[in-house]
Amino acid sequence: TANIIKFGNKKLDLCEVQVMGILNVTPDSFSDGGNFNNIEHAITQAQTMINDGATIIDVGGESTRPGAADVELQEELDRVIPVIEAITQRFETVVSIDTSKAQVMQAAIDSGAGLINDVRALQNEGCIDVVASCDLPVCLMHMQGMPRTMQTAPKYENVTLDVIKFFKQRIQACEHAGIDKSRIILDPGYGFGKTLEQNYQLLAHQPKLLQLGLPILAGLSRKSMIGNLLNNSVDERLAGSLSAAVLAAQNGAKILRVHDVKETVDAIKVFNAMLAQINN
Ligand SMILES: Nc1nc2[nH]c(S[C@@H](C(=O)O)c3ccccc3)nc2c(=O)[nH]1
Repeated sequence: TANIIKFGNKKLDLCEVQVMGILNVTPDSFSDGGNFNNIEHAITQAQTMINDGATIIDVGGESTRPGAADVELQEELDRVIPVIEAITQRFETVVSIDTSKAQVMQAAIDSGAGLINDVRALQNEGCIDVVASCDLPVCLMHMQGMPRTMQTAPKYENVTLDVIKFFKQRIQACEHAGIDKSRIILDPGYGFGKTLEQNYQLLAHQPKLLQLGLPILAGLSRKSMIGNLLNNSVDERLAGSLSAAVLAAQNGAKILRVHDVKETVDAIKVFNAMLAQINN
């Protein structure tokens, strides 16, 4: 059955697994956001991922420099906004903004973004208001602690139940702010404050999240939960990432956030062929 979600002026049917391509505009991949060849590079990457079957492009400029917020904020804006504008002007695809800053969310919305993707689940100052004042869908991701400290000693009663409890709190906060539940997508946040075992517990029990009645987005691509098993580097994790993508789809994920779009689209086609026969 169809499950059509509006992403701004575009629609996607979440009864089919959608592949979200990762477009990194961080300093290591670009010298700085604004200048010409970075935009061209980003457009070329986006074009390739769209040709390969991505229906969402996730633009993230997470700041790598700890330090004064205004430097971080302006730096993030300078990196992501020109890229979002360039992509929304050229392509029909949904563009999501991967940020935890309210001002970056607002600027991205004004530049045509169709999805807000917040690894901090709208907990930062002003974020819930920005999302409440637009009609876009929002992905709420679970993270324990802060990126700099989250892997020190992750602690859970039961990671899956704790993540569900977190989602219930965030959904309630969103509804109180006037964000309708139908706009919310949930993401367990693989690798964000979880040990290797806790990541695989979460993947194994991911179907339990479905009891919340909302679509699941999963980001496992090239993460250390794969690398630590295979003891290999980021550019050798394709097979592990494809296995993880299919498992996440099997366990209920409807959006997969990946680096390797073409390969993941093919792997999901095999998954969909099996799924099509589940009742025969
Ligand atoms: N919704 C959603 N958004 C996300 N943004 C990211 S950034 C992460 C990465 O490995 O890509 C990362 C972490 C640390 C440094 C670089 C990149 N991961 C997710 C995810 O799992 N879900």
